[in-house]
Amino acid sequence: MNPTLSELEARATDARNKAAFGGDAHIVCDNLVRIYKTEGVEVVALQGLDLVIDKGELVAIVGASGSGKSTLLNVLSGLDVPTAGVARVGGMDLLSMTPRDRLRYRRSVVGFIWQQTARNLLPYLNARENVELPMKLAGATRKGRAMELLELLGVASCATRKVSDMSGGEQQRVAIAVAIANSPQLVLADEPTGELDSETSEQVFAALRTANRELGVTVVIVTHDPLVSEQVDRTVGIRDGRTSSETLRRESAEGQIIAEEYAVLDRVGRLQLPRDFMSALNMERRVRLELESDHIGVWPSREEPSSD
Ligand SMILES: Nc1ncnc2c1ncn2[C@@H]1O[C@H](COP(=O)(O)OP(=O)(O)OP(=O)(O)O)[C@@H](O)[C@H]1O
Repeated sequence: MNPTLSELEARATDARNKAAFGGDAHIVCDNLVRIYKTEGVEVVALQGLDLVIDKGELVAIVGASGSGKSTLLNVLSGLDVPTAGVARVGGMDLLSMTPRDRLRYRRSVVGFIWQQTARNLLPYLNARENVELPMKLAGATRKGRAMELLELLGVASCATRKVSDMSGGEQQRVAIAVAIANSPQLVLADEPTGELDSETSEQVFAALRTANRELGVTVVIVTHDPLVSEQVDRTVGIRDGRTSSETLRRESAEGQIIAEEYAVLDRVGRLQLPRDFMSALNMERRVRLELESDHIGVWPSREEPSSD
């Protein structure tokens, strides 16, 4: 049977996406720019950010205050539209979406967890009712699903408790259940442990890991939590609106967790040297490079003393 026009269009889009930067990865940001204009002043929050996240990954985004983390999350959640570049989630183009598609995207493709525990849950409902609510709104209630999710995340005992009768960590774990209730492809969490102590934070990270592993959902967490790189597979560092470093977590043969930090190399060969490395060796403006058989050496430039 001959393919229909829409099948041919879908194949062409698929081929274009595969050939483009990031291929058919779940999340692709290519040269992403977001400029805010307030009272005639321009702030460049994202300055050509590149990021590729595969389906089913669990990734944390870290960076100093003002580096562009929340801006990136707002773009990925469909709340904000970037100024230029490419932002794709599951093949959907976040720059050219119609308002109707954007609404559908926010309702059914992404789930969101905010830092403020109070913002995630309705106080007059109990935990089970909170998890059931998004399913009811989507017209897709499945009996027993809310309890299954609360059990999966270790908060079944909170099912009949109101928000005020749960601890902050329990509230955030219930919020994860709410975010995944309608089986989104992607869960975004903005500082989900910002208001929690380190022990409770670990429980919330464990719940996010469980959701990621058991349901295969891609999870992106923005955080200031210094311990995060031990909790997730990949930590992406953002500096001045660009991705600058990545920390990969792996388990050694002896079962030890090892986190290794890498600098990010972009397509044209640019990389950001860590600020403390540059100041330790007084590197500024230019450096000398030398190609060795298995590495590239970077030295401070040798300024010749001036003759006068
Ligand atoms: N609505 C806005 N209007 C103008 N400038 C903004 C707006 N939102 C963010 N910015 C600016 O964009 C830059 C990046 O902000 P963003 O909130 O993304 O950083 P962040 O890394 O999330 O910071 P924090 O960790 O403090 O939340 C900052 O300079 C910020 O002042």
